[in-house]
Amino acid sequence: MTYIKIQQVSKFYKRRGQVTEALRDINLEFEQGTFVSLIGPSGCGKSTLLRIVGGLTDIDQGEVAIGGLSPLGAQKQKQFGFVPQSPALFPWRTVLQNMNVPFEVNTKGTGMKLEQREDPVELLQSVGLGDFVHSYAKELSGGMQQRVGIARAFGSGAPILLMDEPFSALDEITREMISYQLLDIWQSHQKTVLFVTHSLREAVLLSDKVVVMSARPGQVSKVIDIDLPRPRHADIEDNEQFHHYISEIRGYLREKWK
Ligand SMILES: Nc1ncnc2c1ncn2[C@@H]1O[C@H](COP(=O)(O)OP(=O)(O)OP(=O)(O)O)[C@@H](O)[C@H]1O
Repeated sequence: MTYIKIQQVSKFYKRRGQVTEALRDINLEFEQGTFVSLIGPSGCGKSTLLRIVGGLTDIDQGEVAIGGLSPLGAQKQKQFGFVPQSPALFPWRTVLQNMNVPFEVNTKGTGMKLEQREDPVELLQSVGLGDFVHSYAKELSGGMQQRVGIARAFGSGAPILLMDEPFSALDEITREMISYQLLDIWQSHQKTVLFVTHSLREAVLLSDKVVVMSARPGQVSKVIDIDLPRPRHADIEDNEQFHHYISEIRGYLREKWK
């Protein structure tokens, strides 16, 4: 059943008399529990689309429905967890105290109470941070901080996670490791995820669907179903089909360069 429905959405930014057409006639539908990656050239409107779904940016044309609610309605009901490029952690709080933040600000909406929530220590263990529960956030590396942000989002009670290039500031080795941890934590929670990335590898590894977008004004070039078995592990990257998907996405991206 369709959970997120994006119908004929267009977006124009108007600033100082200049109009930028960011998105043109976007139509997409996703079922609950789907991991979706948005991939496309810089400036094609991936972040804008994510922000529209999350109710942070309004639309000029079209309609977005999330389980029958408007983005703002869904936002009010705390349906979204955000994982931005750099995690918004309080540096002088411990990792565990940072894990509590969604429950301090989310007094309404999902209605999830502190005592009903998932064990934060277990969540931190699942991203390899079991030994850093009582460390201050400022004592962690960038990659460790991002892992706290991911564990926190998965434990927040929000059914939809919006991730905007969460690994972009990380080195290649850390990035690879975290992508497997994200794969594992998603597997055990199966939340609906919209994940913006520039990495073809990450898109194929993580996703059920990859939305390939063309350069501005952003349009959907192709939606590719990633029909690789789950649960997925590192050895999936040796799979011929895995590389086939990467080439296919690259092909659609290049088509638009011509
Ligand atoms: N607040 C804003 N005001 C004016 N123009 C904006 C605003 N936000 C985005 N834009 C423009 O809209 C277009 C799409 O931007 P957006 O950040 O959504 O793209 P993106 O695909 O996420 O880019 P990147 O991959 O580089 O992060 C760009 O041309 C950008 O300059």
